[in-house]
Parts: sequence; C-alpha cells; structure tokens
Amino acid sequence: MAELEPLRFITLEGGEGVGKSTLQRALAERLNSHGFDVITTREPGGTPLAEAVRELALHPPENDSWSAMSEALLMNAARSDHLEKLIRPALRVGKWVICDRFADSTRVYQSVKGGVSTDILSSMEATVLGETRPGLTLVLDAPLETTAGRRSARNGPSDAFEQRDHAFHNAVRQGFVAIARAEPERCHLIDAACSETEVFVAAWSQIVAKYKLGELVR
Ligand SMILES: Nc1ncnc2c1ncn2[C@@H]1O[C@H](COP(=O)(O)OP(=O)(O)O)[C@@H](O)[C@H]1O
Ligand SMILES: Cc1cn([C@H]2C[C@H](O)[C@@H](COP(=O)(O)OP(=O)(O)O)O2)c(=O)[nH]c1=O
Repeated sequence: MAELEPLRFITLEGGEGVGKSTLQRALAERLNSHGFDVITTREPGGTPLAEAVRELALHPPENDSWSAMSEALLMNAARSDHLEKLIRPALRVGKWVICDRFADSTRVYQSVKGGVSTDILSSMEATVLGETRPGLTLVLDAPLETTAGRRSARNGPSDAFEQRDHAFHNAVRQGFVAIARAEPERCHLIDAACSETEVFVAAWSQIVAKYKLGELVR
C-alpha cells in the first residue's frame, strides 16, 4: 500500500515564552518565499468563536476559575470549531497550516492541572481530531530560566503567579518532552535555548525532510 503523505499541518508546542510565535512567523515567511500558501493560526483560537472561547478560558471572571475538566472541554470545543472552519478547509485546498499550540497543549496543561484522566483526554482528542492529525509537531524546549527571561523581556517583570509556579512550568516542560519522545514519527524536539536563527534552521531542516521539499526549495 502506498505510504500516505503527511498533512501539511505543522504544530508548534512548548511552554510559554519558548519562541513558538517567533518561529511560526519565520517558517511562514520561508514557505511563502518558495511560493507556498500558508495559514498561520493559534490555539485556543483561530476562528471568531474559538477566539471568544479563548477569552473565556484564559480570562475567567475575577474570583472564579475553570476546573481542569471544564478547561479540557473548552479547549476541545474551540479546537473542533477551528478544525471545521479553518484548518480542514485550508488543507483541502492545498494550503499549509502552521498552528501555535494544538492538541498536545491540552494533553500537557489539562493533565498537569490534574483531575482529568489521560484516557478521557485521549478520547476527547480522538473524537475532535478524527483524521486531522498534524504531519509534523515541533516541540520547542528550553530551560525555565531562559523562558522566564524571555517572558519578562516580552511582558515586563514576571508576575507573582509565574514566580510561584516553578513546579508547574517544570511539569509542563517535562510533559512536552515526554510527548516528543513517545511519538518520534510525528514530533521533533528542538533546543530552543539557541538563537532565533539556529532554532529556525533546525525547524526548517525537519520540514524539508518530512515533506521531501528537497530540490523544490534549493
Ligand atoms: N531563540 C530565541 N532567542 C532569544 N529570544 C527569543 C528567541 N525566540 C523568541 N525570542 C523572544 O522571546 C520572547 C517570547 O517569544 P515568543 O515567540 O512570543 O514565544 P511563545 O510564542 O512561545 O510564547 C519574544 O520577545 C521573542 O522575541
Ligand atoms: C491550546 C491550549 C492552551 N492552553 C494554555 C497554555 C497557555 O498558558 C495559554 C495560551 O496562552 P498563550 O499566550 O497563547 O501562550 P504563549 O505564551 O505560549 O504564547 O493557554 C491550555 O491550557 N490548553 C490548551 O489546549
């Protein structure tokens, strides 16, 4: 049987401030420069409804918060809309889609938060994604000191939450590394402590290899 081509659907994963959006812009620019049509998008979000869910999920009313189960449902509801209205239609007409965070973020964040079993998270993921699985997932990894520095350079001094939650950020980091190691066919771990150029070169070489772009992009 002929091997199926990987979907031109690339996801970028990793902790906050690791460099996903920066890499997304650079990859889209490079693909564009070779004449490919590229959609860049993010999760939670990417469609008007999913962006509304993002606002709800990330900024609940003061003195209230979502349980991990509610968050997992919200992320999956947003993802379902995003897949249906943006990602699948784009892939169908031959566009590339580069998404800043996707299903691995739910696996990691909602399980680190506790309270939802891996079985439940996996079954939600399978139901929502169906056949639309990323062809390539680039997992950006860097020491927490590096990402904390980048976040505070971006946002100003890190807030009390970030200071307090070293253990949380560490669990998130380990969660992404574990996924990358468990699924080497789909995922590639990138040392994101390097310069922007080095991160880009590592990511681009994975794309060239995975999609056999070879002569097309030289
Ligand atoms: N490889 C890198 N080296 C140094 N700084 C970086 C690198 N990648 C991104 N940055 C900077 O770090 C900050 C966070 O990057 P960003 O791409 O927004 O991360 P994320 O999308 O993962 O939260 C930004 O100010 C960005 O310019
Ligand atoms: C996609 C997704 C994100 N998240 C969280 C991770 C981030 O804390 C937040 C998205 O915030 P965002 O500002 O996009 O993160 P970053 O700083 O990496 O650019 O939502 C989940 O908890 N579950 C999910 O499924």
